[in-house]
Amino acid sequence: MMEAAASFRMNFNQNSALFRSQTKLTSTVSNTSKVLAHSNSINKKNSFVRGLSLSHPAQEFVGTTCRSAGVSTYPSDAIESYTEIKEEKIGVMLLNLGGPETLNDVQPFLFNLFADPDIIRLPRLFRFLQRPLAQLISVLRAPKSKEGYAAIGGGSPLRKITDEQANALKSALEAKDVSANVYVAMRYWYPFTEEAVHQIKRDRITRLVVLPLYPQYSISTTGSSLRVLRDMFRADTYLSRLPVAIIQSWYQREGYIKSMADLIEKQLQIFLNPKEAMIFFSAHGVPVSYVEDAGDPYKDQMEECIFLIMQELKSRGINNDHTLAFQSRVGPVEWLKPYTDEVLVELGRQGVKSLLAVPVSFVSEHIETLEEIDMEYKELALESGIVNWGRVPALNCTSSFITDLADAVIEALPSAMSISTSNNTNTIIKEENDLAGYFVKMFFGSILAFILLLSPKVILAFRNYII
Ligand SMILES: C=CC1=C(C)c2cc3[nH]c(cc4nc(cc5[nH]c(cc1n2)c(C)c5CCC(=O)O)C(CCC(=O)O)=C4C)c(C)c3C=C
Ligand SMILES: [Fe+2]
Repeated sequence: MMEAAASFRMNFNQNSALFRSQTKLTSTVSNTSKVLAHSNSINKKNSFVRGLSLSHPAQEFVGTTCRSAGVSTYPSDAIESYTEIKEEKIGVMLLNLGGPETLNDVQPFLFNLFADPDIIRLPRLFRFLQRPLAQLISVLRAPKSKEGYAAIGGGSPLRKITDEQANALKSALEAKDVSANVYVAMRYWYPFTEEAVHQIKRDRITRLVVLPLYPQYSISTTGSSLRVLRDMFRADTYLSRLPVAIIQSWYQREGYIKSMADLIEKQLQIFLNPKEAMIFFSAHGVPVSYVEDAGDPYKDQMEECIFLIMQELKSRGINNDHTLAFQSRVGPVEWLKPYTDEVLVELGRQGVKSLLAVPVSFVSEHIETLEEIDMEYKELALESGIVNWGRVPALNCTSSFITDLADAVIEALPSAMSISTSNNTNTIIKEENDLAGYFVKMFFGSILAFILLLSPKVILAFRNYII
């Protein structure tokens, strides 16, 4: 760990030097250098680019900035071509999930989600079943999901809010003398990650910061987007040479913690007796196997995040009881516990009368805040004996939060490095070109899937995706 930290510092300094040597002439560039000199001192305070367990393939890419520290990953010709660059063009790529904009989008959106091997993790031998399975589950789940989206106005607000966050971040960076283009890269709906990458190439961005809009890292969210990016970057000469800094998680940033505490402090005031309200953190769940078998740091990060928010509230004299539960489970497997619905019933039984729900794994309003928490869980809580219900809004474009994201971007800029893994490129392209093999697998896979799906055990399991 210490070795990694030391080598990261070395690498950081090398990169800062390299970056400074590249910055010339234009005002953007000189402003950026000023910011870099400043961030050189503050970056060391922040641990958001620290290495994680590297067991997940996505984290190989994620870990590049830290892990390859001390070893320059620039090919020599890339360094040459970079010294020729007159103007640094900074890009920020915001990673997010994406959501259906109309009810007709719901089933294809669900297909994209379930076709992701980081969402339904099949054993290698059964990977060929991924797409037929995704087709089946998405068709089965679509009616229930559509009901949810219909209840919140017929579509997800995620694209609109993420676009607003992107604009606000651009302005916050400008206010700090950093000129940057901000791109939205959604994993399962428009604008897809591929579109953002295409734009970045078209705009000839010379330095990129990747910023997930998930405060905590999970294999199923940030990890999945980074895996897709890694594959795209490895397969493209320009992208493989582009210096990139990846912010893996930022739940521990002071600005984020304080912004969350502000929202909670403000919302507690809606209660007649604010001191008696239970602060109920509800996080999106993940299957237990992600944490226990695949080493997903999500649960640990979530618990640390709650600890930090409560610590901040305590420092303001707010000592309310609090609890953490996990919502939105899907499918037949065991998810992180305790489950939100079960805890609400239990709290009602124990006599809790006032409860403030705090969605904590996501920074925008979306179906799981607007429908699941505001409608389903509120109804369940009131039925269970809770009398006073409140919910903290998502951060959306809260200015202290956006300013903190801008700081995170500026602090990450000097550690940008290219991934340049050109020797793997051929393998990826070769695999993708093997179309005949793909169709043979799809054909036999679909037959096998069809036979499997007729077994009563599997039918029972699928019911859990629908209800
Ligand atoms: C940190 C946040 C999220 C984690 C972790 C996560 C894991 C995860 N999600 C599913 C299945 C579904 N998620 C759906 C919607 C959805 N998920 C998140 C966030 C996380 N998911 C968001 C923000 C949204 C909403 C997007 C929007 O349109 O507003 C859905 C679709 C909605 C529904 O039918 O319930 C599904 C399905 C799994 C299986 C999973 C981990 C393995
Ligand atoms: Fe989800």
